[in-house]
Amino acid sequence: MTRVVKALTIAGSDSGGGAGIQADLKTFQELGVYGMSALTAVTAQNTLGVQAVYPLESEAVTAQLDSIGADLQPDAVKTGMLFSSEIIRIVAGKIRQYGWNSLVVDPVMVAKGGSPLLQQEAVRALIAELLPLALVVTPNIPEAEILTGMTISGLPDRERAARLLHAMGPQYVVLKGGHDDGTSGVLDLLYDGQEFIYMDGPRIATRHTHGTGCTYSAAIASGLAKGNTVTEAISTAKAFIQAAIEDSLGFGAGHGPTNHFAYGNRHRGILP
Ligand SMILES: Nc1ncnc2c1ncn2[C@@H]1O[C@H](COP(=O)(O)OP(=O)(O)OP(=O)(O)O)[C@@H](O)[C@H]1O
Ligand SMILES: Cc1ncc(CO)c(N)n1
Repeated sequence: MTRVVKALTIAGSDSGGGAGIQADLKTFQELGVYGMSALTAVTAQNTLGVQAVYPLESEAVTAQLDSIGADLQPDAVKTGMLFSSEIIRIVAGKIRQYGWNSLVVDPVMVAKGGSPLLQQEAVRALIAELLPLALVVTPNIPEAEILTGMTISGLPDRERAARLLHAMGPQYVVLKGGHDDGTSGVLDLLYDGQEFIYMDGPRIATRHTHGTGCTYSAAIASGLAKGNTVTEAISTAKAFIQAAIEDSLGFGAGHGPTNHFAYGNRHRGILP
């Protein structure tokens, strides 16, 4: 029997299904990876924004991670919305305890509409507890600014920020350029501690980008779970998110979800 590859997402629930745990599980499934989840918070959310956030109690987060750790070893793990320093400490402790090494940390802080998904006081715990465990960290520019304390405008700033982030522990830094800065392209920067690799692509003109960061980091974790190198995993993840944005579903009055079927449809030759 072929070995089934497993990935775990530790993140919040998005009732609208476009981001968070839902985006992660859909992405794992599409990339042929068995998905597991540990919820950190429940959000009431749609394409217009976040209407409410209910963090889970520490015991609930601990119990989920122990159930998985005791029986179902994931081949890769990603973290998304963690909300509080208390949850970050639990998650980091369990990752250490169970030796989950292929870790992608998406340092989720704010939803597209501006609602906080991480308490301000938790940024220090993220830096101190979680970043040192990460194989890959995937901040967008505003998140990188908060983590490094610097303002990022030009490319030299991005490189400086990537160096600072790398010094915080992650072996690979992916500084994403998805946030609309008025340019016609999107420039993601990959830094492995030695060289900078710029990954550029066209900016797809759409407002339907809800959950792009979650989907992208889940796709990276899927590649790592399959034993791909970080560079291979990032390259597939980029193709996955690009297809998902290009063929976005167009639901909702606000920022609609991306299309998690798109990449698989193209590869299987089935129309969306
Ligand atoms: N309009 C776009 N066109 C092409 N690629 C995009 C676009 N928006 C985002 N991306 C790509 O999607 C990936 C996720 O990046 P993004 O910067 O949107 O994450 P994020 O801001 O963390 O998302 P989220 O708001 O869901 O947390 C990156 O590889 C980025 O380059
Ligand atoms: C639950 C959740 N996690 C992450 C994001 C960031 O896109 C979101 N909007 N909701």
